[in-house]
Amino acid sequence: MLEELYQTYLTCSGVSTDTRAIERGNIYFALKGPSFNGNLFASQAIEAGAIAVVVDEDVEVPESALVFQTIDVLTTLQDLARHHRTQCSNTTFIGLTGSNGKTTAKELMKSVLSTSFRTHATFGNLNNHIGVPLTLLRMPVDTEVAIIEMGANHRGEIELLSGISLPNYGYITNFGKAHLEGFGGIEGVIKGKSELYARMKEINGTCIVNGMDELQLVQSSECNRIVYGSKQSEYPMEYSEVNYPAQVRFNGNDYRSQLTGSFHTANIGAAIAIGKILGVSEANIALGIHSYAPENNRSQWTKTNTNRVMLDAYNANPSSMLASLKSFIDEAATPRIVIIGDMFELGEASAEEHQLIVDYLKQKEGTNAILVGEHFSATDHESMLSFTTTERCENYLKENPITNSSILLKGSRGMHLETLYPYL
Ligand SMILES: CC(=O)N[C@H]1[C@@H](OP(=O)(O)OP(=O)(O)OC[C@H]2O[C@@H](n3ccc(=O)[nH]c3=O)[C@H](O)[C@@H]2O)O[C@H](CO)[C@@H](O)[C@@H]1O[C@H](C)C(=O)N[C@@H](C)C(=O)N[C@H](CCC(=O)N[C@@H](CCC[C@@H](N)C(=O)O)C(=O)O)C(=O)O
Ligand SMILES: Nc1ncnc2c1ncn2[C@@H]1O[C@H](COP(=O)(O)OP(=O)(O)OP(=O)(O)O)[C@@H](O)[C@H]1O
Ligand SMILES: C[C@@H](N)C(=O)N[C@H](C)C(=O)O
Repeated sequence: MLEELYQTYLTCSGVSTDTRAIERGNIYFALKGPSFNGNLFASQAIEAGAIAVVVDEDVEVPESALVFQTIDVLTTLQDLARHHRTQCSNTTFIGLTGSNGKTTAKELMKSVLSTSFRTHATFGNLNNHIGVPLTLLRMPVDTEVAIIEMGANHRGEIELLSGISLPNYGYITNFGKAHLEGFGGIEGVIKGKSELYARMKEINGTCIVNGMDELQLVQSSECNRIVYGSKQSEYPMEYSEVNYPAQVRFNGNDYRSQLTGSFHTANIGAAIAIGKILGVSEANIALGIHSYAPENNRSQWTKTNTNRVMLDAYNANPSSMLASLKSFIDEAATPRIVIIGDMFELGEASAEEHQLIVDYLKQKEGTNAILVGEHFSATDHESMLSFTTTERCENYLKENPITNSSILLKGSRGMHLETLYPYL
């Protein structure tokens, strides 16, 4: 059945999992999710112009419709993506994961590689068991380089995703205190992310490793690897401590980005390294690094009528929160205010990790903190303002506007701290 489905795939206009966004000539994959059973939309998909539907229940569709009946639609989507990947022998695949900076590193790589190759990359953050197959199946046929971002919140996921994307080059941004609940602690994070190294060893791929990160060197020691960053590596670099613009010195030149935060140097270094490995000229690498502008609430400096706001509200965990606070406090002019929201998916470590962030801020004279969320509100935070919900903080800001200040907004996705922006 997979081969027949693949032949249909080769003639279709694309794959879709959503009848609300389906296009004529698509194949519709009827996934089941927490809110809907996609099988119930099969006939709608055909009406909307789908040339075939992949289902795992009996469905009522016109007799002429092409129906692929499978045991499990998600598995079929993943199998088809893996099969397609194995057919694309003229494309170079880069697979990346890590706790923080995946999207940023991917976008920097895309910006560098697009200067010289037809490059396809994960759209936005579509990096999970559904997003990775869709990314592969949506790759234009003439793609020369594909960059596949792989996300995980528990062990086994990177093994699955790297087994679908089968990268020629694999990169782990870092191991951090993210998704501690699902990984069962930092050791679980290291094991879970290192599934990429195990896969690279198995398929004889090459790892790109940040030589400034001891743990990456240890975990990748059994792989074919190209190390960047450290003095003794293939691509020695100097990571600047300047927070804006984040920059890296390589081969006598400064590679300046539009990013804020010296922690981005490893992300920039990885993009320089992959550019060099694939033969992009240094001028084009510099152009690629410089032309990437962060968006979607990731480390963005913005100006309101009266304040300068660092919008970093896409997500948060103890590692990225600390990195973000440090760079903001180093860089931003006073008066300085940090509005920080709860960090999710930390499990048993949650109370301690929220307290550690508050304790860090207690030592920072000249920086005022506003804490948002139940976890931060439950800490010992002395005189810091705290609100159990974002809505309550919003009401406070409406009554007590902040003016002429530098402000950091950072919290987990579910806190939606960006909704406070109009009141700053
Ligand atoms: C399945 C799906 O794609 N769902 C998306 C859909 O959800 P919806 O609200 O419609 O509900 P259902 O999922 O129940 O629907 C079932 C299917 O029915 C389809 N359908 C529904 C109604 C209808 O009229 N017609 C239909 O055809 C429907 O399309 C479903 O296929 O829409 C939501 C809003 O747009 C989407 O949010 C939802 O997307 C889900 C969450 C998803 O997984 N999407 C992937 C493409 C993806 O990659 N999403 C990323 C999430 C990345 C992420 O969080 N990464 C983590 C680590 C990964 C952890 C992993 N274990 C995990 O849990 O995901 C990280 O830290 O990086 C994204 O959206 O950013
Ligand atoms: N190398 C890094 N070290 C620590 N924090 C980082 C690093 N890179 C990015 N961050 C922080 O993480 C935030 C999100 O960045 P990015 O989206 O690139 O990460 P991600 O790993 O892709 O997260 P997600 O998978 O949830 O999208 C940034 O705005 C920044 O605060
Ligand atoms: C949104 C998802 N990619 C993520 O990063 N989740 C964590 C828990 C967050 O929102 O901080």
